[in-house]
Amino acid sequence: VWSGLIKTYQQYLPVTENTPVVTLLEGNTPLIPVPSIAQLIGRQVQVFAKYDGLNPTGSFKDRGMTMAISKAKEAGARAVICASTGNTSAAAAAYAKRAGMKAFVLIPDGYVALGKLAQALLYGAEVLSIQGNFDQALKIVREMANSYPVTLVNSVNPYRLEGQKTAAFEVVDALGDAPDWLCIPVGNAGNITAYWMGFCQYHQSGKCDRLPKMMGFQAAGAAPLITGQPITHPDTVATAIRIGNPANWEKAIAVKSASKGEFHAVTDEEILAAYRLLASEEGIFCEPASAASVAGMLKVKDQIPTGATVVCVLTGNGLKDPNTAIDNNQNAFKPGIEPTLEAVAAAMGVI
Ligand SMILES: Cc1ncc(COP(=O)(O)O)c(/C=C/C(=O)C(=O)O)c1O
Repeated sequence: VWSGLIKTYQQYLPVTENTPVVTLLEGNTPLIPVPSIAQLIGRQVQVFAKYDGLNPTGSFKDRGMTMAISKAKEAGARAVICASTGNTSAAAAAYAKRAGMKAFVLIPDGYVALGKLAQALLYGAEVLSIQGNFDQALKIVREMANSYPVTLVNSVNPYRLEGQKTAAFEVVDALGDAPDWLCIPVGNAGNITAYWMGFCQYHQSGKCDRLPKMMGFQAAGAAPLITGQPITHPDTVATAIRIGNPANWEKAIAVKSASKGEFHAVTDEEILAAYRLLASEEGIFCEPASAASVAGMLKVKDQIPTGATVVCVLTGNGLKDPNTAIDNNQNAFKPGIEPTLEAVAAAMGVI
């Protein structure tokens, strides 16, 4: 029976028998083969989606929060704080409240997907929406944590990365080795850093023979790792990665060089095309930012070695952002049909 990440991987985590385990049985998410997408590449390339949208609060952030909140509780914290584009705040709120702590979350006015806002509110966080973007919110909460009795749980908190590296363990446990390529969306660059940590630790422990090439993808309107400069006004439909100045910038660069990986930008159109493809061809509904991993893989597909195994990380559940799903896919919707067999049959067209 699955007992959550800390209990499952404790030998690889900075925990002791004195660490209280705050868990929602996160992790153990499916590595789903995506054959229709693999066919777009051909050359016997195998593609799998690591569908982390099936975590308890619907994103990979739960992996980091089970560790960050458990360690905060061990340290006697009474309150946590984070800046968020939405998923961090949802996960921080859920785990903090489960641990009996207060949760303060700072989010950018008007750019947080509906589902994430619903979560933060219902989980009982103090939701503070600022007239600014994620980068400004992160700057404030980092200063706040230095001068107030609140523990910062953004990915500058090392326990977040320790928790998130478990996804790499699960990929190796499922495949029997590391993949040739790991394709991942990049915003604040905590997750790409964490995956690399996990692959390296498993490799050192003899659990895998190879290390993947780490392929990070940013939205073209929010791609500081590609332009080389912070973006003052990042903008993309993928609001989860609408980040202009990643806190883990140096770490991400180190991962790129150590893994002989690459960073590429993908346009909103490419992201939305991959977003639709995953749902309509493979039955996997992820949120827009997550689809950047597939959009990016397809953009550079000619570079994928013949016969390679590729894993694309789908970081969040599509239900998080119903507005984007509906706004961009009206064509499938036939409203106002008369409630008769004939009218419905006519609307169905050719079966
Ligand atoms: C669905 C989804 N996909 C990808 C990312 C990028 O991961 P990082 O590169 O580790 O930042 C995020 C990040 C979200 C936040 O940063 C937040 O919630 O504040 C996300 O929610």
